[in-house]
Amino acid sequence: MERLFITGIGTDVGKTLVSAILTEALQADYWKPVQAGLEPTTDAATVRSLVQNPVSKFWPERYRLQMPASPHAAAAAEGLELHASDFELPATNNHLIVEGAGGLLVPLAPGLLIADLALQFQLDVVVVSRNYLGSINHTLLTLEALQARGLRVRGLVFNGDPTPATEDFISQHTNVPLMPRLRLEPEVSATVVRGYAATFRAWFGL
Ligand SMILES: Nc1ncnc2c1ncn2[C@@H]1O[C@H](COP(=O)(O)OP(=O)(O)OP(=O)(O)O)[C@@H](O)[C@H]1O
Ligand SMILES: C[C@H](N)[C@H](N)CCCCCC(=O)O
Ligand SMILES: [Mg+2]
Repeated sequence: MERLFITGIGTDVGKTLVSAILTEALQADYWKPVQAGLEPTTDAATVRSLVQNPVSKFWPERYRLQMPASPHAAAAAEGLELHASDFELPATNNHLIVEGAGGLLVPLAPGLLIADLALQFQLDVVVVSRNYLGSINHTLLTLEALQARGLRVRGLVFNGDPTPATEDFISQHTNVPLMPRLRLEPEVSATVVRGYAATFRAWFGL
């Protein structure tokens, strides 16, 4: 059973798109424990709209915070403090895709980071690396932070224009498994997600 925690090298790097692709590929359940920012839509609603299989179940967020900010700040703005003990993994026997918020070391509360959720639930991690100038450093830092915590990288997904100088260096320097890469799509739709899902299914040997 695949139980995967989707993180990225920052915010807006494509974690939700990759989560939708993995959810479709594995007919997995999807859970976003902490959603910071509810307008114009939430990540769970986006994934639901991009996934077509009839099996996936979408579990409610544990926290839905109004402010599109770091979760610790969005929570404080509502007078809340999040605690590790607030979070329980959804009780499912299906594959499960869990999407973080922002990057790996984003704070949920003083002393509680996104990485701590992946550790608490003992999930393997998928890292999304969007291509921009600076993404090599952000990717290597993320992979080092995962390694330092003993978190296993199930796969790295490059997202954006293919950039061999970047991708080859990262993969040779770190030796992490590479999942299929995404190109910049003119439009993100259920059809696009279904197409990528087929290549991810093949990657998983399905
Ligand atoms: N390969 C791609 N082609 C086209 N658009 C993309 C691609 N990857 C991501 N996007 C778009 O970039 C935006 C940010 O992506 P996404 O919402 O998946 O980021 P995220 O990492 O989940 O952010 P957050 O930290 O808020 O959860 C979205 O509008 C998404 O549709
Ligand atoms: C609001 C945004 N889309 C994400 N939900 C949260 C991103 C937090 C980033 C915090 C940081 O790294 O400075
Ligand atoms: Mg997202």
